[in-house]
Amino acid sequence: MNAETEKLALPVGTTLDRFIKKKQDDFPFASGELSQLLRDIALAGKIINREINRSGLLGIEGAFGAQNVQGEEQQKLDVIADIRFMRALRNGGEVCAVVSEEQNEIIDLDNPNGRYIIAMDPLDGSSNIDVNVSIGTIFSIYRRLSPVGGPVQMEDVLQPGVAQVAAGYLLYGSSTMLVYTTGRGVNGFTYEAGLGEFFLSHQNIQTPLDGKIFSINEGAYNVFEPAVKKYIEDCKEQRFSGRYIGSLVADFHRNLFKGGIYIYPRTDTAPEGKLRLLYEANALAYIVEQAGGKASNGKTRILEIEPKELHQRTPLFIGSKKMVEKAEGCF
Ligand SMILES: O=P(O)(O)OC[C@H]1O[C@](O)(COP(=O)(O)O)[C@@H](O)[C@@H]1O
Ligand SMILES: [Mg+2]
Ligand SMILES: [Mg+2]
Repeated sequence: MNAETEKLALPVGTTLDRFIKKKQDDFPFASGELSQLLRDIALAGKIINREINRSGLLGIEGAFGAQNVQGEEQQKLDVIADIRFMRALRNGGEVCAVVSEEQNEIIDLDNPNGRYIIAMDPLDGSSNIDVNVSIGTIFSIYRRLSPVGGPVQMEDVLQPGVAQVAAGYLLYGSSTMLVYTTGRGVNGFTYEAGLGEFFLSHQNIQTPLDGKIFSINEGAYNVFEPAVKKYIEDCKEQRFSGRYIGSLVADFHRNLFKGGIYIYPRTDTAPEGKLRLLYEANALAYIVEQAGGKASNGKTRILEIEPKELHQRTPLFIGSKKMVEKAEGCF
């Protein structure tokens, strides 16, 4: 077959499955469990993507009528996404326990041979669900510390971010993407609904060292710490662009590619910030560092913060290295 003919059928690219397999082969001692777990997450992502796309037709928009442990009104899709992930992880068999934004306590999945722990934000950007704005899912993966087969311990889930074996997010936006790292770079996959497959679309993602975008909800400006006000004024001095979607995953994703900083500082009503260390900050901090960026609470590296509680919050400064360092310099 000659090149001309070949061009008729452009290669569709590397599927997530093939990519995972190839990466696994790089590690002769790899057992394949993490690979299977990544596939389970991708499957749950496909199902949730389909429900998000049809939410207006299925009557699954709006509030669920209950509050989660954070006192936030749960949206129906928060609960649906939580159920879908729990099911996929339980059936997959690799995960023994889950910490979820939508569950007060650790969820034991009854997989005694499961070697992994997941911390997840099943649906991120809940305030944007009903208005067709990009939303996401965030996940962190750890190896359990206590013996396999035994009961899951608090020490298994309260591990610092540096102990993550993998982390990632799904972005349900103009296209649906899965972006993840296993500690050897960051890769992005775009979902091709017609084929029901994720394809490698963004290889070895690197974030610009510096940027001109700042993402912060200035509605609470008056109660920000002086250091944060100083940094925002500096961004405005330099005529940087203010961009804020209100979905952490979407704001993070834009800044990851274009260069920028996302800040959710502490405020009077949120003295420790709003975002959660275990299932929002840790995963994105791992990804941004793998892509050459930085993440801290203004002073301490996010990945080195020792978790004390399941739903612990933290201020978050994340994005291009030089911008985060500049913001830290304001403290
Ligand atoms: O409305 P605010 O205070 O700016 O908060 C928006 C932030 O809160 C979040 O919605 C919190 O996440 P959840 O939607 O998962 O609860 C982030 O996605 C977003 O960046
Ligand atoms: Mg969230
Ligand atoms: Mg959420």
